[in-house]
Amino acid sequence: MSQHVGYVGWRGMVGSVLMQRMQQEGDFSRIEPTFFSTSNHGGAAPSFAEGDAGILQDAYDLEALEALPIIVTAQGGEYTSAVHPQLRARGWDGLWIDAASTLRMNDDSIIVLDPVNRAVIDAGLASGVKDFIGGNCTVSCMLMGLGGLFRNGLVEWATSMTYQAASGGGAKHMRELLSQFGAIHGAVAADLADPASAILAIDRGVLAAQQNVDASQFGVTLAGSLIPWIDADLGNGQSKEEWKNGAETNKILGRSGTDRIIMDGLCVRIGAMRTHSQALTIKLREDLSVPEIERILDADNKWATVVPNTKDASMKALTPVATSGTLEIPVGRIRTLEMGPGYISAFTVGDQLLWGAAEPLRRMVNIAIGAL
Ligand SMILES: NC(=O)C1=CN([C@@H]2O[C@H](COP(=O)(O)OP(=O)(O)OC[C@H]3O[C@@H](n4cnc5c(N)ncnc54)[C@H](OP(=O)(O)O)[C@@H]3O)[C@@H](O)[C@H]2O)C=CC1
Ligand SMILES: N[C@@H](CC(=O)OP(=O)(O)O)C(=O)O
Repeated sequence: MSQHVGYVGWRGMVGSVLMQRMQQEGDFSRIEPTFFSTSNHGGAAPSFAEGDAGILQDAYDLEALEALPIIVTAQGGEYTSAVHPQLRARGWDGLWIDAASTLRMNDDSIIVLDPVNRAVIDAGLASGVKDFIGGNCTVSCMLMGLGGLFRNGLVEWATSMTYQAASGGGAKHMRELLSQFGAIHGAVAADLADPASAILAIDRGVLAAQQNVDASQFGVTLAGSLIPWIDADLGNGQSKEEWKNGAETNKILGRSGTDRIIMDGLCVRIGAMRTHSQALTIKLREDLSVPEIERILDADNKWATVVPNTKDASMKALTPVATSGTLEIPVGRIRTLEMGPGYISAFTVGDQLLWGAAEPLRRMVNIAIGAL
């Protein structure tokens, strides 16, 4: 018997990746979807599933929404803020599965990342929790890669220095990055094609172009540069993206009070397309050898893969280009640091639209309907 599930935000960037993964995994064989739209209700619904796809429902029609036992949304935080409280106020007690950050830190919600916190999810379902929210992309990718250390209580504290892709800002940001690269290349293409041209003249041309490209999405040029601030300014020197690191990591792991793992770092946007990377400094509670650490990380889940700490392996396997479009979470550059026993480095890479956004939601639906 198939399960009725409503999908809002299915054609956006995260939603499209979700639909792609659902098709790949055959999820539509056990799900009867109702598709909603904020802009085109009455239009034809997409035909991902067998049979008549019907028409798009109005994503603000509370009666249509509350007829469903499960709603999945990747529509964004504004939609969540507008619709979720109204549905709950009307007594709707279905499962709300959401990519947006809006409800993440509520006491009555669970951040879903089942390879890391399946026990928390199962206990939540059993005790009547109704809101299951996808985590921040950087946090989810980090915990997938380094879950072995975090889940076994081996981390005393950690810093995460991130290299985050343009996709974290949305589709328009990805387009802007590519347009910037194109404009910069165009400005110096003739000199570049001439092997006798002076590199410093090309460099001057590049800088002039960088100072003039359209940067209306990011606010400043990203192509050939970087942006050392992501999300809101909390006013205490920390960005909201950096705050999420500690707040969400501990919530996912079910840790609070004196049990919290101290997490902090700096979040930086770079010119990658859809895959986030991060460099970690970790203070372990035990002085483990590198082979022991590698074994613990490799054994934690089937997507975390240890990359040997060699130049060749790191360059081949530990990059956004090697990882984009896959569910693999390579983790490498693991070595003990000069700071002393228990201090290690690690570097991990993960597609932020897969484990960072769509995949935990897809899996949560399957958990809820007993298919995972
Ligand atoms: N971007 C990311 O990396 C991550 C995003 N999230 C969260 O997921 C949510 C959605 O993000 P994201 O997928 O980037 O949002 P998008 O902007 O890609 O999509 C959101 C909605 O915009 C509408 N839309 C308008 N024009 C278009 C168009 N040309 N193509 C597709 N959709 C269009 C669609 O709604 P309609 O069909 O109703 O018109 C769509 O569902 C946000 O809350 C975000 O915080 C979470 C983790 C990572
Ligand atoms: N803030 C992330 C993307 C994102 O949507 O995160 P969150 O779901 O925590 O708002 C980034 O820019 O890379």
